[in-house]
Amino acid sequence: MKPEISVPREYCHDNVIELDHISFAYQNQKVISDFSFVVKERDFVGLIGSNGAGKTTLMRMMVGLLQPNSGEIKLFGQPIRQFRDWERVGYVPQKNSFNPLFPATVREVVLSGLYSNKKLFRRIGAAEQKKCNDALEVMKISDLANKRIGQLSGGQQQRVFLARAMINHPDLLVLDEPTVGIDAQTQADFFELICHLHAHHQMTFLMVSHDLDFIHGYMGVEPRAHCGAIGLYVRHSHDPECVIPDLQHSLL
Ligand SMILES: Nc1ncnc2c1ncn2[C@@H]1O[C@H](COP(=O)(O)OP(=O)(O)OP(=O)(O)O)[C@@H](O)[C@H]1O
Repeated sequence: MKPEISVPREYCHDNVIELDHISFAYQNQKVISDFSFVVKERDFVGLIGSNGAGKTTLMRMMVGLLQPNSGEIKLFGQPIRQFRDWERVGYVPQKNSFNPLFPATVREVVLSGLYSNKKLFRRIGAAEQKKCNDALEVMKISDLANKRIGQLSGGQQQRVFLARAMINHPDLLVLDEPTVGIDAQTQADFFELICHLHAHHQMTFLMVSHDLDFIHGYMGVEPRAHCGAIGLYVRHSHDPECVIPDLQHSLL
């Protein structure tokens, strides 16, 4: 039997997001100034900051929707401009809502998550339907599958957006204020679900939230870094010392 090897946390997880001296401005308004930060596999990064601090701007850069004016961003070790593996990333933007007349069903909206806008639409077969059913089940909305999305409540719609983001089993889930407008019980259920996914499914999370109780309760009260007025709080899901063999570690 191989001896157990103690691997310090910094070395035993790959980088998921690397921000290297990035800056960003809208016209003349500087929002992000020379910010560097690394998110590792199985980190849960919570971003807290006042309105207008630049949280959404930062998230949009990390999922390739905005380009920094200077500096470099890497996703899963690749420069973001060359990154094509968008199935590995689930993104739930802020303030999703559908017009009540929007004709798509819940199932159609969730299935649309299979195809990022950078990929051509492919035929939906049994395998795709199975993935969709799984995502609906995880978010406990199977019973809503054939309803029109516009006719659901805000909290139900939010679950649909999460199911859509999860359909590809992403390695990284990016959530921008995912519980805004959701009732307390649904919020609690949602936080329980993402904590479970973080703790047991090796997922990496990046989440903007104004829910200080959740962020401080799960990630502690000391931010690991600041980006201007944004505090970044981090919790790693794995044992800090990672005292297990490498192979076993990657299979856990
Ligand atoms: N498309 C845009 N064009 C010009 N300025 C913008 C644009 N989007 C955001 N801003 C400005 O950039 C700053 C940061 O905005 P951002 O949405 O990133 O903040 P935030 O921290 O996410 O705020 P909130 O908590 O209100 O969601 C704000 O001053 C905002 O007015």
